[in-house]
Amino acid sequence: MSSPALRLTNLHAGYGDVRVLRGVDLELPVGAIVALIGSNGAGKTTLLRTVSGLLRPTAGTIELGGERIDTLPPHRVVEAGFVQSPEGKQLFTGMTILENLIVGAHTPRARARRAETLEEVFELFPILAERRQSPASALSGGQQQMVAVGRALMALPRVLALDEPSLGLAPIMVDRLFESIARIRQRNLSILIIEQNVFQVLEMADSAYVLENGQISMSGTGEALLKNDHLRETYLGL
Ligand SMILES: Nc1ncnc2c1ncn2[C@@H]1O[C@H](COP(=O)(O)OP(=O)(O)OP(=O)(O)O)[C@@H](O)[C@H]1O
Repeated sequence: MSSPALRLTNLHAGYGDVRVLRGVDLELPVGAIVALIGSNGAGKTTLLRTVSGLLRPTAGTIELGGERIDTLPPHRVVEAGFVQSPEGKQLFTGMTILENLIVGAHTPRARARRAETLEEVFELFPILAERRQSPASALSGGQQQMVAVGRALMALPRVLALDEPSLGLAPIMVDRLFESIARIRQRNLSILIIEQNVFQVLEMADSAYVLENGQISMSGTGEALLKNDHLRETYLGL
């Protein structure tokens, strides 16, 4: 059987004496969308920082396509194919859309395919092609989020990680963004998505994990989790 796109096994990480992740197991199959949900402070961003190589695990392993990446520095993790679109977008607002996208293609592998990938990003988000020479600061929040996702795609991810992409967006933009994410998936990428928009993300994702106090408390298909009483009460207020 082929290896999953991403596998975390008994992952522990934290900040100094503060233990945040305490034995996380998670599997992202190739071509799947997996959601990670959990309340503020549960450790979701810490998990992404650890996989990205910004934070060293204190125990456990991280495998990307079957290869260990848990000792690699951040730029090597990107080269290996784990690329994150960070929470809050973090665009260069004084630069144009085109310049922001090009920043994403910084590894040798991505640079070599830059023109083709740019066309693919423009196909996915036509508004970005139209406005390629506009400064990123002139865009709406939803369009800026498209630039952030596009920039991550420019790095040619095997696993694309999205940290709260719908944060601060109007509901109509959230719908459009989720449609785009579903389309990205058709390109055979694997996607790990952190979301506060629990209902919508569970409808889109193939499966989901719930992180509570640094541990996975539940996992399953979106459909199964949507029927779970604890999840409905805690995260959907039902
Ligand atoms: N640099 C840091 N130093 C010390 N503690 C930190 C640091 N960053 C985060 N923490 C702590 O780690 C815990 C998990 O934070 P994390 O940001 O991973 O949670 P989260 O689930 O992503 O929450 P949110 O939805 O608010 O982003 C919190 O208790 C937080 O206070």
